[in-house]
Parts: sequence; structure tokens; C-alpha cells
Amino acid sequence: NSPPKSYPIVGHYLSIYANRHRLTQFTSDLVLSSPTLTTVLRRPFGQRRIITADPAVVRHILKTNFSIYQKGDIFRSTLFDVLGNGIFNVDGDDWKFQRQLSSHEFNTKSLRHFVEHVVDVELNDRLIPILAAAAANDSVLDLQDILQRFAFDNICRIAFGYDPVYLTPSLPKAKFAVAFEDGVRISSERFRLVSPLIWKIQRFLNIGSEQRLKEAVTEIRQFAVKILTEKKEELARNPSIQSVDLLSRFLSSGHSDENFVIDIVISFILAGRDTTSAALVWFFWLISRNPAIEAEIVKEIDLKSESLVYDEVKDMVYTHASLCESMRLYPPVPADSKMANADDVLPDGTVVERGVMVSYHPYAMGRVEGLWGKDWAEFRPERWLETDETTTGKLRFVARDPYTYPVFQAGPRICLGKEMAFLQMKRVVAGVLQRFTVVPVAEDGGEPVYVAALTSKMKGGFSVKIRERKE
Ligand code: HEM
Repeated sequence: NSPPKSYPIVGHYLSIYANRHRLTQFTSDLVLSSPTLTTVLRRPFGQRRIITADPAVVRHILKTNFSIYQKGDIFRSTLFDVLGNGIFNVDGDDWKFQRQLSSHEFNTKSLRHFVEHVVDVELNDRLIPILAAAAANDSVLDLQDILQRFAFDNICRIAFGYDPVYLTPSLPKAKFAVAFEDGVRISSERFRLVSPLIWKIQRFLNIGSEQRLKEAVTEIRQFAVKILTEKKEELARNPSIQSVDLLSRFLSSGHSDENFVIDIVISFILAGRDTTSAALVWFFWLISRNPAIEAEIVKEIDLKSESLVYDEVKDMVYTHASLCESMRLYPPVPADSKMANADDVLPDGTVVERGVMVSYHPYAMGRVEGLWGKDWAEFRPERWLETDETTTGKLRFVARDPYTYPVFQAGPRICLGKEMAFLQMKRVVAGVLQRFTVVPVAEDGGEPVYVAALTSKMKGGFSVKIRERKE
């Protein structure tokens, strides 16, 4: 790989533009070909963007010098219309306050409730019947689309206590779901423009996609206000009501400021919306290519009871390792950027001026031979497992240091939904594989194309047929 050419004024922009459909792979190739695993891209007008796959640098930006590396103005202004001042889009004391408040709601009791009352219900009443019908009719499904809808229904129930029933294709799409989809898509497209001035002018003139964005944001917020008003009335009628959704919890703990709670809840919906589905779609593709691994997972599931209670889901060690391994190669969030609010020097000597973006790159990091060994390209869950000699030789999961595997970010801002995400994914894997096999329909069986905006997707969807396991 020869390094891209940098020109006066436009910097590396010509190469960036030529690779705009494969930016994740392009930037990954760049960092991997740098001896230090850190590289500098020059954007137009002298802007620098530092990209790294070096765990020492990742630790530096996400932990050691956390106070310097923040979301920053670009991220914040680009996503502000949709996210407002929600946890995903704030720094400093605003972030700390929301983080503490939300962490309370992610205790073991609420996670258990989430699995038993949200995931189980969505799975058994909606997802499994759709798969069973596809198996019976021998029809082709886009599993990516189905899993995205499933994740959206789940996260809306957790955040709002409202089910948009997005998963049921026969029902018209909830207006809220469409508005959310458009809002996130248009906002993330803003990142791709050569200058933020372009979308700012379009927004000012209320034209093009910015016009739709404005409508979508109004719809999202009006809907959120409606739900919030209903919840407030419900709580006023019955203050001791045991609600589990985040919105009710914030309200009952005394936070009644409308904009504040709506902003937090919208951030959670964004965070939980496309991430678990992105992870699962690659997981199902990988196991379809690795029957021995699928067999191991099925063996683990078959040892559990049919109803799979919460503790059994937690205990699915081999499946847990397989999901980690799948996300190593195909992370749901391929790269994530911070902006330096002061001058700094990275551990490898790279100089960072105030205002420069520094990105860590989980997609590239999963491909570093020095971190994962010569067989880094292989899907091998065993690299996350060891035999526990102290017990009866059971398998034990061995986590990697989070700065080597920052798929959920790391440090003080590590993903708040990590445990919840694993529970949801393991429950879905168990529910699906207990009964079905997922068979991709692509003739060539080659690697699907990984594309990414804020989160990753399989280009063109994931067309599959579903087979009953025990026919
Ligand atoms: C496989 C699934 C998931 C992955 C890979 C993932 C990954 C991430 C990453 C990389 C970040 C950092 C983003 C940034 O700061 O720019 C993050 C933050 C966050 N995630 Fe997740 N996430 C997943 C699922 C979830 C779920 C299901 C929820 C909610 C229930 C959730 C809630 C959050 C929240 C609230 C934050 C913001 C934390 C903060 O800023 O303090 N995530 N996640």
C-alpha cells in the first residue's frame, strides 16, 4: 500500500473522495501500513485528522488524557438537531450528570427485567413466528432488516416503554420509526460533506435533505412529548407504579424537565438501535461459514432449558466468545473520533494541536497481527476462552484489555449498554439457533461488503433462507 498523495490546500481529499464508498477499509489500510499504527490524514484547508490502531494511544485518548479528548464542536453541532443535549452529545459536567443518572438504571434488576419482559416477548411473539413462516414457505428474508427492526422495537420499549411494532412487516411503519430513521441518516450524511458550511446553508434555506431533517426532528420530539405527557399523567394517578422504562424512571426520580429527559431517551434509542443488529448480522453470516463453531454454539444452547432463564443466558460462555470474535472482525462502530480541546503529544510522539480530531479504529485494530497473531483473519472464538482448571474443566471467557479491543469504547465513557447488548444478543442467538439454521442465499458465498456510517451494515442486506433444525 503506497501512502495517499497529499496536495496543497486539498490535502488527501482526492484519495478520500476516491475511496468515499469504502472509507473504513481505506483508513484501516492506512493505519495498518504505518509502522507505528498511527497515521495522519490531511483534509482540505490544512485540517489534520489523526487515526490510530495503537492500544497505547487509545488508552491515552480514552483514559489517561480523557479530559482533553472530547466529543467536540464538530460532532456536537452535526448531531445536535437530533440528539440535542443527550448523553451521546455532551461533554464535561452535563455528561457526568447524565452518566451517573443513567448508570443507576442499568443495575442487575433492570437488566434481568429487560431480558425477561422485553427481549423474550419480542423474540417469542414476533421474531420467531416470522422466521417460522419463512421456513414453512421456503421464502427469502433480509435478516439484516429484520434484526434492525427487532432492535428498534426493543430499545424503544426500554427507553420509552413504547413498542413501535416495527418488526411486523404487515403493519404500516410507525411514523416515529420512519422519522427516527430519516433523522439519523440525514444527520450522519452531514459528516461526509467537504465542509459543514454546505449543510448549514441548506438548513438556513430549509432546502433539500435539511428540509426533511427538520420535519423528522419535529416529528420525533412531538412524539416524545406525547409519550412523556402520558407517562406523567400515569405517574400522577399512581405514584407507586413499577415502571421499568428509562423515561418513567427519570420522571419518578424527580427529573421532570421535558427537554432534558427527552434528550437522554433519544440518545439511548440511537445508541441501542443499529448496534446489536449490526453485530448479529455478521455473527450469523460467520457461523453459516463455520459449521463446527455453529455446532459448538448449538451444543451450549441445548444444555440449557428450553425457556432459557436469565442466569442461563449470562452463562453462555462459548456464544459470548463467538460474539466478541465476530465483532473483532466486523465491529458495529468501525471508528470513533474525539476532538482535542488542548495541545497534546501522543505516546508515540505524534503532535496534536488543539481542535484536531483523533480517531481510534476498532475495525483496523481487529486486524493487527501483533495483537491477535498470524491467524488474525480467522474466525476463532477459542482465542477468547481458556479451560478453568480449578473447576471441572469448564470453559472460561478471557476478556481482552479494552484498549486493545475498544469495540464498546473504553475508559470513563465505555458503552453503558454493553451488558444489556450481550444479554440481548445471546438471547436472540439462543432463541434462533434452538430451532433454526440460517442459510445465506448468495450464490458465490464470498464475503459481503462491510459499509459504515455511524454504525456498520452489510451492503445490500443479508438475504437468507431459514431451515427448521429438527424437521
Ligand atoms: C453490540 C452492541 C453495542 C456496541 C458495539 C456499542 C458500542 C458503543 C460505542 C463504541 C460507544 C461510544 C460512542 C461514542 O462515544 O462516540 C457507545 C456508547 C454508548 N452506548 Fe453502546 N454499543 C452497543 C449497544 C448499546 C445498547 C444496546 C445501549 C443501550 C441500551 C447502548 C448505550 C450506550 C450509551 C448510552 C452510550 C454513551 C455512553 C457515554 O457517552 O457515556 N449501547 N456504545
